[in-house]
Amino acid sequence: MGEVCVKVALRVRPLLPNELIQNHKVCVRIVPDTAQVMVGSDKLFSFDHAFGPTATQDEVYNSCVQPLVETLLQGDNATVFCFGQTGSGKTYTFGGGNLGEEGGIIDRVAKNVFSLLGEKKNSDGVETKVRVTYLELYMEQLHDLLEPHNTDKELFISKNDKGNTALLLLIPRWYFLFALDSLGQWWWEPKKFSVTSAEELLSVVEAGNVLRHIKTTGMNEHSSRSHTILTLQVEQGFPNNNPSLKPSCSSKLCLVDLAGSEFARKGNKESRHNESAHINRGLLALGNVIRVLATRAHNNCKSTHIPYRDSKITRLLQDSLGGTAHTLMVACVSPSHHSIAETVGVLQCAAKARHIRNCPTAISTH
Ligand SMILES: Nc1ncnc2c1ncn2[C@@H]1O[C@H](COP(=O)(O)OP(=O)(O)OP(=O)(O)O)[C@@H](O)[C@H]1O
Repeated sequence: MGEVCVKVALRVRPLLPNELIQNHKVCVRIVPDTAQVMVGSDKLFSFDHAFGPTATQDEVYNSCVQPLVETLLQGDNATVFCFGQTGSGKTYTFGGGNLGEEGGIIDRVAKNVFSLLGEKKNSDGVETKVRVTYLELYMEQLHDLLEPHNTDKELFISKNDKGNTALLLLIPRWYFLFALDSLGQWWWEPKKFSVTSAEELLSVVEAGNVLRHIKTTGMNEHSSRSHTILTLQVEQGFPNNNPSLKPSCSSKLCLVDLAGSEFARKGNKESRHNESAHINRGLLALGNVIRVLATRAHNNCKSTHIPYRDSKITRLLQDSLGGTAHTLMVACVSPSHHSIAETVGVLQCAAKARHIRNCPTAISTH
């Protein structure tokens, strides 16, 4: 397959009850029947999809996430990541742990993956295995959300022999300095759970969410103070009565809920300021990577240095931005005029991301 551009969906959340009470004005509007958004009366941004405050979780899922699930089951890697200011609706959009009407992307992916795999098994006899890992990046430290007792372990990021980003877990922490050269066998991968149904997958996610760093800030009562990466690894074994098919393939879907960018606000505790500084630094590095990749695509120049190494989140997203995955960025914004500066920043970054070209290859097929 040739190059594909990163797709960007914009989602504008409704004004929240406290914003209505405080009489916030709406300054972000979707231009009807288009994927364009107006900020104030003079700034216009175009995306692949645009969802206004009345859009349902179903609409968001069906138009832009479901095609990626189909891609995953065809053997390619895919990523969905939510990006935006704190309190803009990223976690609402992602959901996780609720199969009802309000369930978000994670819930719908879980249902969709298992229903499609069930159909493949019934019609073509495909044998499947789904494994899940769930990681958190908090204050530049990676934590395994499925391994509660991992406090003395250090996760670090490296490439595997196929050129993919691999995550390696090292025990104990002090081996870290020596392990790469002399104790290479002393590492473990993040904990992988095998799951056989949507319900089982969602209960693993819920258990991981309990360990996630969520705090109250001036902007959001339940603010995610960390980035999370939920990865579904799907292995498919095809019956050998069709010689045109490879005997097996393995592909992964990464669902990344980024912590929100935030201006320093009065009233936040000092610990919240430290977290914000880390979050903003990572997101700044992400913005830089997006800008450099977009410029590189625009100039058709392959040799530019991409600053992936400036933070862990950009290293984790390396396969998804300028790499080998099919990628969807869901940019979430508030409609309020109080957030206009942050909203314009998010929209500018999201508009640039649409120029990034990835080169999907079914690299993990053996
Ligand atoms: N589309 C929506 N419809 C209704 N309510 C929404 C929508 N999007 C967000 N909300 C509400 O807005 C509030 C903030 O949303 P959410 O926690 O998802 O923001 P966030 O971007 O994840 O913030 P943070 O980065 O601080 O974690 C929540 O109360 C959520 O229920």
